[in-house]
Amino acid sequence: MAGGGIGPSNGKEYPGKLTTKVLITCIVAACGGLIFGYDIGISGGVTSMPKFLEKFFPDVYAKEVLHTVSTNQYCKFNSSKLTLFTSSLYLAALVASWFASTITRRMGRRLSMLFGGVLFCFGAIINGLAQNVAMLIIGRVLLGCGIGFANQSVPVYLSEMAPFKSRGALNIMFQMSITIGILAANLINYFTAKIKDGWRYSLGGAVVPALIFIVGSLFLPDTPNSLIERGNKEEAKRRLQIIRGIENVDVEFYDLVEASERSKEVKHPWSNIRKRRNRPQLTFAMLIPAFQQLTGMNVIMFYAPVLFKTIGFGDTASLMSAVITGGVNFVATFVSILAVDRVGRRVLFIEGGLQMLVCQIIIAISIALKFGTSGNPGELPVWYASFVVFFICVYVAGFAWSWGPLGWLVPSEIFPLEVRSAGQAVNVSVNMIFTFFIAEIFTEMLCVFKFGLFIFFAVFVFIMTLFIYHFLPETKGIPIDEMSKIWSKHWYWQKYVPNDDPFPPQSPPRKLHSPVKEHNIQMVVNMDEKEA
Ligand SMILES: OC[C@H]1O[C@](O)(CO)[C@@H](O)[C@@H]1O
Repeated sequence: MAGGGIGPSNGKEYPGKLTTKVLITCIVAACGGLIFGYDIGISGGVTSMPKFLEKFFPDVYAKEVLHTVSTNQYCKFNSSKLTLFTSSLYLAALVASWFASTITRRMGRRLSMLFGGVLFCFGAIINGLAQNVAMLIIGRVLLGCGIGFANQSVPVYLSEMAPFKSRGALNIMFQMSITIGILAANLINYFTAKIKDGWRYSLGGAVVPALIFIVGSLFLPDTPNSLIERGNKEEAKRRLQIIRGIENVDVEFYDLVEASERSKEVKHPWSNIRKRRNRPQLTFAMLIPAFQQLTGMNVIMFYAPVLFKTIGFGDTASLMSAVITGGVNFVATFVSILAVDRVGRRVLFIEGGLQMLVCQIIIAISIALKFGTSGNPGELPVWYASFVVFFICVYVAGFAWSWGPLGWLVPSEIFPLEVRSAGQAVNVSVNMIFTFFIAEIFTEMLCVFKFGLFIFFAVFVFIMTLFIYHFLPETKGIPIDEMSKIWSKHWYWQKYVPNDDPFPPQSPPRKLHSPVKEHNIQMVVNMDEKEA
């Protein structure tokens, strides 16, 4: 296989199992995804509620609600002011993720999560009580900051807590809670749209996922990796014993200490991450989130009600799209949880990519045949609309078990400890830039490309599938601090990461070569003896 690289377990085994403690800890931490998902699901619906538009965007209200007739169906939802309101959050999240990376590294993963929850909670309160556009914008900036902190810290937390054999499944719980957030928000919107000032409940309701996340983070322990990184070795070892459910965690512990020693030599993660030996990881931390958004998934997520209306679902469009696409998105994410540590990341990426590609071509052709370039379908038979919806669902499922969850998993597991937080910040920033970009220009693109919009994204899906096939080595079953080896064995990346690691990871007992390293490990050994 072109990019397959090395064998699954890389010869390294750590004892220990997936304990109930880790499982619960990871479920709680993954709740960080709820706040992101809730916002994705809520904002599209709220910005189409007439009362909300009338209060905050009267000119949009006049254009969209009072004069809905337009000559071309593909162009009638075009309103830049409103999309700017929705997508401004992503810019705030982008900037916040850079600050989050420093806090995550220096003060721990847990504190970043807590900050994220608190900022998001304030944003939700201000938005729910909003009296003017300024309050709305301040609220959205706070929501964005909360999301930036959560998305930066939660995936790293999950990847570090998990035993390496279940890392994929546990990390994907983050995406799973994003999908729960989206689905819940869409359903809430459907009902609040019918009551007076319902938009306040929708926006203010974001307090609920925020509180779940805040309370959760208050009780979460920090990861052993982060405790060691901050000099708390004793506590880290105790924590590792608890989460792995065994007494003898020496092999894993010494590897973590070693990774931390290397990490201490790095004073400036942002300049270090640009070094040649981090080139493969940096490439993936930038391309994976960009490609994730260029699948076109958010066109379906943000604008499904619009699309469903366009293909003849009338007034039930928003509920239908919430239940259908949101439900499929959620259920299909389970498939990924079950498969990712068995079949690996590459198989899911490639299979999901091909599935999306085929669906996009079918959807584009069927919309072209019925809607032409005017966007006017005339009478649309039920079987025809159902046919299109079916392929939209198969497309959503393909995304939900591949690029959706793997877009968070892979970047969080490939970086060495010293630049892991910075790497995750790059991942979040690129994801946010592209989410912003797609949300901003979708309505313009629909107006210009018409049904060809699906082909536009299909071209990217084709390119990204080829890219994964050739360049991504398999990361399944490789301990997180052993990950550097996969690059030096890969046909392409080995020219950036030659096998000349000065402190090759190994397990005790062994011969130590660095005085600094020897000293530190000796301290740990002494500590052990004292404990014994
Ligand atoms: O589940 C779909 C959602 O997942 C994301 O890609 C995040 O991973 C969002 O951008 C999208 O709305």
